[in-house]
Amino acid sequence: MTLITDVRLRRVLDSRGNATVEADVLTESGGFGRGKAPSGASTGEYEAIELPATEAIANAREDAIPRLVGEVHAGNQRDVDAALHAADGTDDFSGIGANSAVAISMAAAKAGADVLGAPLYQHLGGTFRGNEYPTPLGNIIGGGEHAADATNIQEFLAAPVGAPSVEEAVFANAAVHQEVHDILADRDLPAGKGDEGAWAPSVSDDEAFEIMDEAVETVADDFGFAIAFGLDVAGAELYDADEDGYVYDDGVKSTAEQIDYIAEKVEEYDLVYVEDPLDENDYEAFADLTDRVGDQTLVCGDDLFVTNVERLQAGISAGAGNSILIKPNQIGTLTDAVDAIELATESGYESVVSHRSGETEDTTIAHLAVATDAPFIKTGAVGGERTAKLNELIRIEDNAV
Ligand SMILES: O=C(O)[C@@H](CO)OP(=O)(O)O
Ligand SMILES: [Mg+2]
Repeated sequence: MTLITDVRLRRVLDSRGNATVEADVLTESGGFGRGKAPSGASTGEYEAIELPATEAIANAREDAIPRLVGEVHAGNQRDVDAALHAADGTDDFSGIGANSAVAISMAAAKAGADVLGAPLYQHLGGTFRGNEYPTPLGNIIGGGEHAADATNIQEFLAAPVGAPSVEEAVFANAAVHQEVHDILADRDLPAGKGDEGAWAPSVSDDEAFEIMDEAVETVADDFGFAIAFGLDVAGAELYDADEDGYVYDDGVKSTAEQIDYIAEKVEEYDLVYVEDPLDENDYEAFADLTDRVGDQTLVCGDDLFVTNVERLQAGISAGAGNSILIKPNQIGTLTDAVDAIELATESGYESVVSHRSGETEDTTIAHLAVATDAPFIKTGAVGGERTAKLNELIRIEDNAV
């Protein structure tokens, strides 16, 4: 019933106006699924390779489609993803492109769910999972690689940890976003938005901390539940090997100073989440920081782990971090992403499912987060490509998908 009968690939736009890959998967009994690849800006050194969209499409047409059509069942995700690996023949999807791979992988999952007549999260998670809803981390103020002339830290993320529902949490993050706009206006600080819709004012990181703290407190009072905040430092982008340290507008911090700085901010602002506080090659520094603050906050590896089980295993052995960011396009298939989540869960690490800075209206990650009972999802606060996922979470919670 779910035998794949056609795979169609095309070039479509992402939220930055770049070309990305869209895949349609059709099955014998009329099942249909469509997936679109996102794209990063602050990409990790060890991520699977995204090819130019036209090249990824041409290569996947030649090598992957013949291995799928008439050969593989869309309902069997492991077979679909194994066929994509076999077609690619490399360790990093540089053959067919991780963008073609992830678009096909997600489209096949949706076609499998369509044939079953089940929501995607239930197809992916099974009937015994998907009873927890993730807390959305909303990107409110940002800079780094996502906006010029703004903060050095890439993302200041609202975390409505006390919200009674996904719906309340999503609206709280949007309210924090609006509150920050008002605070910036009061301080005569004009601000455009970065790639993910976060405000990108020309302020110091210290001022951004103060503004976030004020905004989450105000909105928490209005909504009547706790709202904390966290960071994606994107440390690999700040680290400069020639300087042997982390380069900020106001000077360079050694690795030891960077660890102190982040630990102090965790204490001062009760941060609940700190992603990539250190360089992607420095497991040892991650382990030192995790020793210091790992019982108070999530220390999450994004560029450090790149959703890769081998890198995660190395981190677990080293005691580096206590959580992993999960981005399906970083590793190329849903199977690889779920394998990383399973290893994390077995090892006491939390999984945080995430969007990319270049996104589309695809909603797969909302379903993946629910399917795997992930405690957090990072998918922005405002902007159509972000609200596509947030609104889908509201629908999932309302049993409306
Ligand atoms: O660093 C990150 O976590 C992501 C998403 O916020 O950014 P990018 O997609 O540019 O890697
Ligand atoms: Mg990151």
